[in-house]
Amino acid sequence: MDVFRVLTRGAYLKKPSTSGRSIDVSKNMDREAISVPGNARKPDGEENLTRELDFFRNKRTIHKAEKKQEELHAQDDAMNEEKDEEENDSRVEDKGANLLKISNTDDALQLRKSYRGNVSGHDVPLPIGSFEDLVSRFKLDRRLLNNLIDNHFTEPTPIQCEAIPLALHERDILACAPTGSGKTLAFIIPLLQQILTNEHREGLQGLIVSPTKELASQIFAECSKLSHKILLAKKRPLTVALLSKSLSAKLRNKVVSDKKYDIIITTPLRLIDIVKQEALDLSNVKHLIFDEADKLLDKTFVEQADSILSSCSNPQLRRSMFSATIPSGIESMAQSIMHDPVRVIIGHKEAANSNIEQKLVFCGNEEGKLIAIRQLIQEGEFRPPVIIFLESISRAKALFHELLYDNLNVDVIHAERTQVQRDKIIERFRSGDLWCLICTDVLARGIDFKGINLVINYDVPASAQAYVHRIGRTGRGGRSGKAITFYTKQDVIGVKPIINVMKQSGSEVSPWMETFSKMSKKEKEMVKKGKAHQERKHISTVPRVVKQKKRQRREMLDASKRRKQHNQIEDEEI
Ligand SMILES: Nc1ncnc2c1ncn2[C@@H]1O[C@H](COP(=O)(O)OP(=O)(O)OP(=O)(O)O)[C@@H](O)[C@H]1O
Repeated sequence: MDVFRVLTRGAYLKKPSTSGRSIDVSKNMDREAISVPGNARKPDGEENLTRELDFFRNKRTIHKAEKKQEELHAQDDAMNEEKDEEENDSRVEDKGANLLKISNTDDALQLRKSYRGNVSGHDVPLPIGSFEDLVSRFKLDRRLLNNLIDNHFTEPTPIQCEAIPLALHERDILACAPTGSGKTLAFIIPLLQQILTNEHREGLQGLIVSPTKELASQIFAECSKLSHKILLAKKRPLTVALLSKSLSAKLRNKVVSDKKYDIIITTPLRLIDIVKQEALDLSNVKHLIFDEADKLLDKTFVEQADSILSSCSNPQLRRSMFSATIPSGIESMAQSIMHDPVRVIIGHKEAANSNIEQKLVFCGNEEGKLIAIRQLIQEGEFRPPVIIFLESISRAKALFHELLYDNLNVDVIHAERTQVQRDKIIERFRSGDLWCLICTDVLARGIDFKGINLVINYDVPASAQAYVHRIGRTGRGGRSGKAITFYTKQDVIGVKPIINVMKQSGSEVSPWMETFSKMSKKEKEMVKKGKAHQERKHISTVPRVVKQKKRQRREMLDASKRRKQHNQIEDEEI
């Protein structure tokens, strides 16, 4: 198909495309490279975000960050280290009057109302209204503040406004906030600050656990940015590590001591392995953070989570659980393992990020799904970068081969690919070299690809939570995005929870969907047990006539073989 040729030339992401024009594939077919609204483009609809939805306050943030950056460069040239420090101090103070300071419960109520924050628990501290508020109330370390500013983080998002002061008050936290709303920094900032205030203490203090290696390495990257060039007492660098295969081996063989690290980021199994081998001691850990906590507490990981919790035996252990979805059952379990936790909910607990436009497309049957993808391309809706989710490795592979056959610029990630392959593909996708990424749920949670335009659920996700996380790969950091879910006759039950999420997130839902989405007790039970879908047919677009001819040929070959065998037997008998 000709349209696919256009999408196979590798990305030419002209940054930034100010026109805001979507790709008109048919018009651009003859060009060597086409310009796509890529990562740096200001997304459609961003201008229309209300303050409530604009968690990132984009315009102000970018402008201020650039100004700060300029100031910093000017200082670098002119001043010595000591003068630099004074300047940094005054930079914070200068902003004075127009800062958002939260000094009483009325301010707090107003702030929470603005972002629909619901905070409950005993003796809840006031949120912060700005990072400067954090400086005045908690003496945020100047080096940490500078690293925040250097990375263009100039104002906290709602979850950061709430979670940072809670963590600094040493409280256990159960936090639920939309996908892409800055939960990672909400736990990294206070963790780094706590290490900086206890800089004489040695050994592992912070442990961050995430369900996938990709997410762990992303958290590691964020943490490294914010701890960049920070020295602790005795000029020792603040040391953050990703518990990789090689670090595990070094710890096991005593090539390095675990005392060297202040923070370790890991997946559950790798951590448990190394703890069992007594190569990593968790008894001093003071801050334990579960990212994607509902995943870590569900049946896949709950045993490992339990084992990690019991290895962190410090009586002063503080626990934090973060996710964009926390179903009630999991919430009760989380509450039971925490000490006097504060519960923070931003927005609606079961809703998707409201920056995402959600759409359902009925495809009739499996063949219809491939036709639907081609239609999206022809109609210009398939605007790269695109992620396509499928329910199994075999289906992801099959779709990959199908689209590869069509010469689409595509690759696939699933659990059977090696870590090196996975890392390379992610790097190519991040750089714009790869336009379309097919994957299983292994990439559904936490991964922060900036500027994804479209998420396609080729297969209806198994639960409302899986749906929220999958589509949350777009619409991040205050940008807008689009999610399309294909469904067939087989998905009549499985699609109902999706419609309910759409309703909760304020997406447009037609009257028939409203009625259709009501679920009986039996249906709810089926969804809960993951039995809402029948087995799906294979993915293939090979036309029926071709298939029929192939079958006839095979049958003829078999018949001929049988005839030969029969004749042979007859010959032998004679
Ligand atoms: N205060 C801030 N100002 C500007 N950008 C921010 C701020 N905090 C976080 N971000 C950016 O927002 C994006 C999304 O953040 P993050 O990955 O932490 O989302 P999340 O809430 O953990 O999402 P998910 O639920 O999918 O894991 C990242 O690119 C991050 O760098």
